Amino acid sequence: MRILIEENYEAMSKKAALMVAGQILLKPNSVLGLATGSTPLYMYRELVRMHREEDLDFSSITTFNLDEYVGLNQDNINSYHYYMFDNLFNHVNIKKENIFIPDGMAENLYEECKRYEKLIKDRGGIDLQILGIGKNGHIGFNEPDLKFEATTHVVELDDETIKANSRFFSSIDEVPRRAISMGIKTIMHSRKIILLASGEEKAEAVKKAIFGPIIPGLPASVLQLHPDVTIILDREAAMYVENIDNIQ
Ligand SMILES: O=P(O)(O)OC[C@H]1O[C@](O)(CO)[C@@H](O)[C@@H]1O
Repeated sequence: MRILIEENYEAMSKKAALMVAGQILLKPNSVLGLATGSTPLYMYRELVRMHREEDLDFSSITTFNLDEYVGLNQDNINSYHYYMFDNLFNHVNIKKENIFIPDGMAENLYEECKRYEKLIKDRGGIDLQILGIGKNGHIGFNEPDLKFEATTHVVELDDETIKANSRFFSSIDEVPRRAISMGIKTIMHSRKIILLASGEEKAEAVKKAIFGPIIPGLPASVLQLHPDVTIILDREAAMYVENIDNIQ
């Protein structure tokens, strides 16, 4: 596990964007796993800038998003579909047929999960997965106490997650109670992982993810078992990560 501590949110985001750009340059047909939420927003902005100013080429890139709310259609501004097109896909030269996001409106959600998992395999698996982290340590929408061996599945969101994400909706009642999410197993099969965390409110979860026991109660702790994880933090998220010398 590599831990990089950057001065602030912007520096953290630029570092992450550089690493994603490096992946794209080294393997132009990479399969990227993408996250939503507030944390990766500036990283996406930076990738768009690199596309415009430095010709960063997305034309052979495939992307799989981590998750999507159940019951929000693609045009809903709170859907992760909308978010991804608004913040990245509409501004780079990625091909539409290479963009994959779970369909939260699918009639048969179970079949949709199976289909999504197969698509990831058919495309050769994920080369680089970007993750954020929830205050409760979730990654994707894998809430505490879900089995590590889960693949893409339907999850019931925790009250804490519903409350945290209600900031994007006009009222908490509008926040969907369920989502489709890649499972921990799906995430762990990625060849490389970058986890981003910014702000004091993530510091406790970050500390437990890095130093705590590896338990389903803190989903991100499973990353300690992955051979190629980089955690990029800003100073606030790193406030309890003092002793990084003993981390390999
Ligand atoms: O970056 P944020 O908005 O703090 O969200 C953290 C995590 O929570 C989620 O938005 C899900 O609640 C994840 O997609 C994200 O990684």
